[in-house]
Amino acid sequence: MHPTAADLPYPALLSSQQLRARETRLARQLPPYSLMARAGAATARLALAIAPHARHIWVVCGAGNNGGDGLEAAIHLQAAGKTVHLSLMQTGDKPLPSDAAQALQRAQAAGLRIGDQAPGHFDLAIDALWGIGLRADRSSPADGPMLDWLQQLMQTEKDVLCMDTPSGLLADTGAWLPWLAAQVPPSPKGRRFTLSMLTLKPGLFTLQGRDWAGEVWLAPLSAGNPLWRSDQIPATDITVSDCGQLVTHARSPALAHDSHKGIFGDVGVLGGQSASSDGQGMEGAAILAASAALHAGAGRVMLHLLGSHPASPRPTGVVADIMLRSLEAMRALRGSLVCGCGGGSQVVQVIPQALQHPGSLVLDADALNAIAAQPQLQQALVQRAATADNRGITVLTPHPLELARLLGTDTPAIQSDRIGAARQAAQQWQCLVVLKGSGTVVAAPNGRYAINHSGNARLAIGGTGDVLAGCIGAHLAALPPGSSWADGWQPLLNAVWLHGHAADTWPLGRMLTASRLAHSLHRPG
Ligand SMILES: NC(=O)C1=CN([C@@H]2O[C@H](COP(=O)(O)OP(=O)(O)OC[C@H]3O[C@@H](n4cnc5c(N)ncnc54)[C@H](O)[C@@H]3O)[C@@H](O)[C@H]2O)[C@@H](O)CC1
Ligand SMILES: Nc1ncnc2c1ncn2[C@@H]1O[C@H](COP(=O)(O)OP(=O)(O)O)[C@@H](O)[C@H]1O
Repeated sequence: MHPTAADLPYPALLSSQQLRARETRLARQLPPYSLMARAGAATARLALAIAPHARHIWVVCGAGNNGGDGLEAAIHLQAAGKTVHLSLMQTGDKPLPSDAAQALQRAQAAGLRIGDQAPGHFDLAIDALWGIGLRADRSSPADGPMLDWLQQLMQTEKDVLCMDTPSGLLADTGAWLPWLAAQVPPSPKGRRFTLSMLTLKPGLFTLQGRDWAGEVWLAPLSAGNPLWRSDQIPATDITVSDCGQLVTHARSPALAHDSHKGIFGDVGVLGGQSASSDGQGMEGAAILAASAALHAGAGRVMLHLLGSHPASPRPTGVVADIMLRSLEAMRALRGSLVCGCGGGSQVVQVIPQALQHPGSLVLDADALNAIAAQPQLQQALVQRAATADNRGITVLTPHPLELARLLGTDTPAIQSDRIGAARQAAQQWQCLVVLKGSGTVVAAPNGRYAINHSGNARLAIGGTGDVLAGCIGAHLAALPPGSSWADGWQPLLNAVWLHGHAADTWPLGRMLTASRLAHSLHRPG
């Protein structure tokens, strides 16, 4: 999806279950077969637009309604003069659903022949094997052409257009079917497109979904479909807290000439254990966070390196703009506090102080590990939310392993349902949670969630998470004590989006490093 302004929100992200309820209601308002006819026609139009060169098109259909959509697309593509090779999954005696059976009759009447062999050559494949009806609990089919077709769709260097979802990818999570996962290459060899029907699905934007869905397009299928404006879904259908969104970046108004540094708020950074304490120097992480806060627009930035003394010399890399402070002096900080980057084993001693901070608090890295290991810190974290009236909001920024430690599970369990895990943590700790990775998930205590679709694998290097923590600190710095998580929601999304956007607009040929990333951030507005 291309970026949109926040006042033009993206279509809602709905789970398969939510979508089915909505689809049934929409289908009742239309003449029979309309949705399938429209899905097929929309797919054919997109195919002709993205691959006008394609002469041979392989349409791979499953035994459900996704396959029916594929049959409809095949009819249109043949009518447009393409040579269509059609494969249809046979299901023994099990009849096709009625719409799909009608599509098959129409395809046969149009003279399309169905083969069970993939064609030797094709320029474009249309993947209509499975859509949102894919079930994770089925075991691998022992044999049959389907495995061969799936492998061809995954290994091909040709263009692939997926109808609704990439087949085998679970639309709710972005994870592959468990039995298929080991056979899927790390990334596709050719161009990938997905035409999502009715609205968007979360799995297209996180985990493996980002690579395999490729460029995502939307076919609302009906002018009466409210789902494609996430701000206009009738409350009777789906509550806002159940429905996900893609992160939008709200543009800030231009800065008033009559501005002063107090307007932007202060950011304090507490972390960066020195090498002398246990042989592992981690000052760099806290310095990166402080530098990110500075460049992302904080009014002032203060840094306390754990174990340092006021008289210690200014460490290399701490520019003059950053104020070094003692631990005691950090108590006077207003604005936001970022705690944990490079915190090492010493950070545990300062977490109780951090949890008393009367402003927004961002807990990252070793602060999260310390909280995961100490039940009394977990209680104090929940207690902070309960007394939010005179404190501020709390944001946890775990990567999958850190979240696994917090939730007492392992990384594969987190990755198998990133959205569910982030929402669970947000609810359990009454915090905003930013689960990092490809398709970062941001979740709120009431179940609301958003997926970030900016950012790329250039960020997969050490220190970029520290930069994100500092960037979030800057975006939350102006929130007054007593703010609710809802006040912090959009500033948090802005920070997450801008961090990824910096990587998306990175100049080709220039290596992205965390310190350069911090420098590339800028104050909004
Ligand atoms: N009929 C309609 O009104 C509309 C249908 N739509 C399409 O219909 C799709 C949903 O259709 P269905 O509910 O029929 O579901 P699908 O067509 O996605 O899948 C159902 C079929 O897959 C098989 N299956 C599921 N999991 C499996 C597994 N793990 N291993 C092997 N076989 C498995 C089922 O036995 C069934 O035959 C959407 O994704 C969309 O493409 C949309 O175009 C909107 C309108
Ligand atoms: N493949 C990727 N695609 C998009 N973003 C990524 C990818 N890999 C890493 N990132 C982002 O880079 C940052 C890495 O953070 P983290 O794992 O905490 O690293 P560190 O602790 O070294 O700073 C996060 O914001 C994460 O979302």
